[in-house]
Amino acid sequence: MSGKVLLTKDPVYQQIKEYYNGHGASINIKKLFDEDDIRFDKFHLKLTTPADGDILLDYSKNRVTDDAWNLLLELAESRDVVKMRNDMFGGERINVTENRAVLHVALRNRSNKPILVDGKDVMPEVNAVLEHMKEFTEQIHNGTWRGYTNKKISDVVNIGIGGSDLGPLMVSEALKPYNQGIRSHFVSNVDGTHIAETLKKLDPETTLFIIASKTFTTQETITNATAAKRWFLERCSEKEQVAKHFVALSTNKEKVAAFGIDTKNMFEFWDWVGGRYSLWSAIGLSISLAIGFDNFEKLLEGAHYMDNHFMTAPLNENAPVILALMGIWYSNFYGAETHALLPYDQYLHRFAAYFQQGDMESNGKGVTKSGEKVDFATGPIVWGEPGTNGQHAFYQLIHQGTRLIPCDFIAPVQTHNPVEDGAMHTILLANYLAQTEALMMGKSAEQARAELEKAGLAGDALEQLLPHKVFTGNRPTNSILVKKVTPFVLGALIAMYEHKIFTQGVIWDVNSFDQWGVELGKQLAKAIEVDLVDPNKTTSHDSSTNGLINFIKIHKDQQ
Ligand SMILES: O=P(O)(O)OC[C@H]1O[C@](O)(CO)[C@@H](O)[C@@H]1O
Repeated sequence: MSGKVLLTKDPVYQQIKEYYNGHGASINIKKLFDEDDIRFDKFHLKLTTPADGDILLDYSKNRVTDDAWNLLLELAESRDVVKMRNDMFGGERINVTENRAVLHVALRNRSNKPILVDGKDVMPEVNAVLEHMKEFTEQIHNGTWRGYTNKKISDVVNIGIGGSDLGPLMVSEALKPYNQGIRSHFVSNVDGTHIAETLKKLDPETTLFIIASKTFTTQETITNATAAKRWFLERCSEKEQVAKHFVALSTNKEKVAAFGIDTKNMFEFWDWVGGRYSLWSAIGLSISLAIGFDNFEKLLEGAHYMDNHFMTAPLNENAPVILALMGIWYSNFYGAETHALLPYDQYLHRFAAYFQQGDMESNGKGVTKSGEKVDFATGPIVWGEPGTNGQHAFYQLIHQGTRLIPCDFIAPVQTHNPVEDGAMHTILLANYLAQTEALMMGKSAEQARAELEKAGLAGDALEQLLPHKVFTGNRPTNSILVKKVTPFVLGALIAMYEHKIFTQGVIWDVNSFDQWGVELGKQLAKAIEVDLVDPNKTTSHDSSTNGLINFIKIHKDQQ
């Protein structure tokens, strides 16, 4: 396991703590700009991609002085970010609790250079599955693969949950402008409403179900898949036709066969692909069907570009490392508990939800890799909604609430929909820029007073209103601008955040690649399911759980 000292015992952490204790409270972002004409030059990064333009990361609007920044960079070194990064890319079994390599980077390794796990190159298998996905996508698109009445497939339903749902869903939504005419649907929840409402819209003759599950044992997915198969067979009684309408994405051949899907129609992946890092694998089949395989490949290329950047850029010019260190600064020194992801792009409306799993399932850990209890904060609560909707919902708290909420503002310079000759996008971008400026600048009592006086207020009326009109400012943000959200750019953005999460996990020394925390609820649900159908009064749990179960039993059959 890892021989690292606990973060709080790391001498560099202690130096940062000392620096924070002496300066943290007085660092003011606006003042940093006033004192330094070239602050933006120093604290921004422009990545020139080989396709689809530049990516700009402006991290200047943070409570970070030159000294604090240098110390944070030292922390990345002292926590072995470089070694751990090399270990991950080198196929080492860095997922120590499951004894697995972590190789989502192999799935998008467009260089095709060998990547070895236990001496075996994984690239031939990766390429074979990509080839299978390509063929299948083409067959669906050109109509050589048809439904049981010989009609072309028009609708694809991805049945999966967590990493087997959120990634394909987020990307299919984000890249809607590239859709090739297939209607995509996603069913995840074991609440029957989800599948029932989806099936209402579908014609069995033209629908393809993709059962996406790494383990093929996940209760929600297997239950939904069973319901979908029953729905299909009620409309098409010939069992052999299931093969034309059901395919599986999984690592588990036996379970796929046991479910009744021909393993010829299974797209494989491997235990070294974590669920929340799997959209690049066969789990991305619904993406490929929606946007075409060429565009899926561009998504992989974008991620590969970011992988190379993460591997080769020095730490102080490394976008994922920069984002990670900013997060550490706020989580571990300023005590920030959450991090908001705010895309100013309606197509990215599931981006925050996707990284809620990506980040919180990865770094929501309380012990280090060697099992030592941590005495510092690990992964933040990640949340967010697209701008400008969020502005009219929760930004009030970010501007004037008592909590510090570091935010990432993400926007494309060009829109796919230049409605009103592009004027709407100009308004969107103006809001994007105004928010980070306002969060940093705030509004002083003097400014607020002058405004109120100008509006004709005076005396008690003015004094009463004044404190409500003051904004403290000094609220930190990162701004990320891309030219346009293309498949390549989206791939790069996702990989950037993946590596940010990785870097933070390394600094905290937690295993970012297991998720034991979701197991207990699953186990208890199985036992409670039995209680719920038992006609007798339940007494075997705590009195609260018994009370809730018995309430359900009494009320479930009542008119
Ligand atoms: O792909 P599977 O095996 O159905 O798992 C779905 C999801 O369930 C989890 O294991 C959590 O319960 C996630 O990590 C995963 O993405």
